[in-house]
Amino acid sequence: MAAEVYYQAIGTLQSHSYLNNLNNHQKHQNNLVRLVARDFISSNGLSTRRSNRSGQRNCCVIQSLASQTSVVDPVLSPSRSNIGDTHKKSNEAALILIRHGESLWNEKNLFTGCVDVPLSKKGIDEAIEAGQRISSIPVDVIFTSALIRAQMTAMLAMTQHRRGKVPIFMHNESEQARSWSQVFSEDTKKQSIPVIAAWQLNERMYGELQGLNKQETADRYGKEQVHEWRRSYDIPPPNGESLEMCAERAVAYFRDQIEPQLLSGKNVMISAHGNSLRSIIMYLDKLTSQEVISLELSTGIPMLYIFKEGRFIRRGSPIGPSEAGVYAYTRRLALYKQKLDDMFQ
Ligand SMILES: O=C(O)[C@@H](CO)OP(=O)(O)O
Repeated sequence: MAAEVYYQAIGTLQSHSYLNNLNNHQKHQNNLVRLVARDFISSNGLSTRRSNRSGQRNCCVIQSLASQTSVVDPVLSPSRSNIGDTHKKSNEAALILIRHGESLWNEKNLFTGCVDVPLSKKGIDEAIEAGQRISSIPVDVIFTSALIRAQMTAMLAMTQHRRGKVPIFMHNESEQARSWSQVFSEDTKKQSIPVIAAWQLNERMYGELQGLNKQETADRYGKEQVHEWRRSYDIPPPNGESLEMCAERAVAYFRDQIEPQLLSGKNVMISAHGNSLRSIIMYLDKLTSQEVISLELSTGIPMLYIFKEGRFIRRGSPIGPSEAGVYAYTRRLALYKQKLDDMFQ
């Protein structure tokens, strides 16, 4: 099957289920918070992690939100039920990839690359719909590019998540930024998801094509030439990055920063771009430089992978809060969803 067909969106959204869930959401939120708080106290001892050694206080506070990502979501914790398929046994983690929703320059058919353009109205709707699709998949840590369209997509998507945690951007750019963005409540931290922005996940730098109309560029330089710039693996556009160059930083970042999170059992969402994600998918699915040419990603469509025993297994695109998608959830994901269903009954 051609790669471009392989990665298409699947199914329709079960929006009525989502609305029902929303109505019940507030009602059961307090209950959820209580359960979660109890689990943290009983399982990870994180609530007692505050340092009493004055010299280390700042250091502990700085790592506080980020460190919670080393803790499995208590909704998944084996201590809460007789779950047999635990992180410890299977070391399984979910990986969600989302290409940002349509941007204002996608709408105008302009080469965008590293120009920082926001979502269009349609892109906002796509991001919300993407959030509905993944609203029953656990998310412990979010990575986005440094560009607003990917960040908007991640934030809008998370407004739909049934678990109700709050995504919070980590500010590590300076000591002051770190210090001024501290959170002083352990309970609040436990109800938060760290969001890490990384330029390495940015769209490929499109060089002198940035801001040009794609159709006009094809008319001027020829369809074949422009297709080569856009989709070949190793031919860069004028003064820009080839996919290969984009992969050098995006895949390196994935391997250095994201894979260790998955290895430790954390569920990760990445909100990024057509080409930075193409390079990561090329790595995950072991595509050749020929195969990646025909790999196209739709805007705002989440793709789900399971990381297990060192392997990435693609599961397709979940279609809604009450649906598993065309591929069945793993047992662990099904249990997570069941717990959310029980809480919001
Ligand atoms: O303009 C861009 O930055 C990208 C993604 O929108 O375009 P292309 O489809 O050529 O990868």
